[in-house]
Amino acid sequence: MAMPAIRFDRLGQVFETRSGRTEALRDVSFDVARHEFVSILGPSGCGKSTLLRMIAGLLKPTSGSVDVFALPVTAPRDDIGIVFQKPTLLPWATVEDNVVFPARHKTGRVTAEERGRAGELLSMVGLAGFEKRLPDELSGGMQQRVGIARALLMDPDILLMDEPFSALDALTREVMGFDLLRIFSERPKTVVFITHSVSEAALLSDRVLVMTGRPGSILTEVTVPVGRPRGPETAKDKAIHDLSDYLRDLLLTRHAA
Ligand SMILES: Nc1ncnc2c1ncn2[C@@H]1O[C@H](COP(=O)(O)OP(=O)(O)OP(=O)(O)O)[C@@H](O)[C@H]1O
Repeated sequence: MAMPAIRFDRLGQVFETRSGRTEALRDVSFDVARHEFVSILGPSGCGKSTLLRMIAGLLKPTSGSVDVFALPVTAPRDDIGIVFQKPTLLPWATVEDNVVFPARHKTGRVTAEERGRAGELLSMVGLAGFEKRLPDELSGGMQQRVGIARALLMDPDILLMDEPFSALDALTREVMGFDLLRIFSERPKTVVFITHSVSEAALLSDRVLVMTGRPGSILTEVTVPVGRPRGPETAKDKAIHDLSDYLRDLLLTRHAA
């Protein structure tokens, strides 16, 4: 097998704080292939965001390892884009300046091409005409979409997405999902996608990982038996419905246990 883009090897994470000790993750091992779209499902607090922070180099595991392109992660990398649950935009900067921020941060300047690309990404996420607005003039869902455009600006090879659509209504959410797939079909990406929606995971991913409750570990993984390209028709596919039902039952049973 080719070198994986991301490899977790017997990773564990224990948080020690003044209020006590939390074992968040235990013995987590999995690979993500280059240009694979993997979703992670699991109960609240099972360590999904913690996994992403480790890939991003924002947190060091207390045991085991995480490698990106066969190198241990030691610090944030340029070739990884992140979409957080809360988009953390700069409040004093316009929407467009927020989107070009990664370029300014990296090189100290923003090229005309990068500005052009920011404009394209903003129209893609449905925010054409909002370039000069400030973040607090936008709704929560619109701010989330600015965060998505910002993460795509530098065309990173790896994209980490932590419930990126949680503030969107169901319909916009589905449309955004397919828009993302279209972008990825033109510019392939390795995606790790956290969601609480079983149907979203089934619809968008190549593979779905299901985690146990805390301490989180991988309960099972399922390959989505549907090809690409995918679009609104895919949402009606029986295989997607069956997989969603299976995943929902799995999570409910585990939740009850
Ligand atoms: N910096 C930290 N210090 C102490 N405990 C933490 C820290 N970060 C996370 N935790 C704990 O680790 C566990 C996993 O948290 P995490 O945010 O990764 O879960 P999650 O699966 O993403 O949850 P959700 O689905 O609710 O967003 C939780 O019990 C949380 O309280």
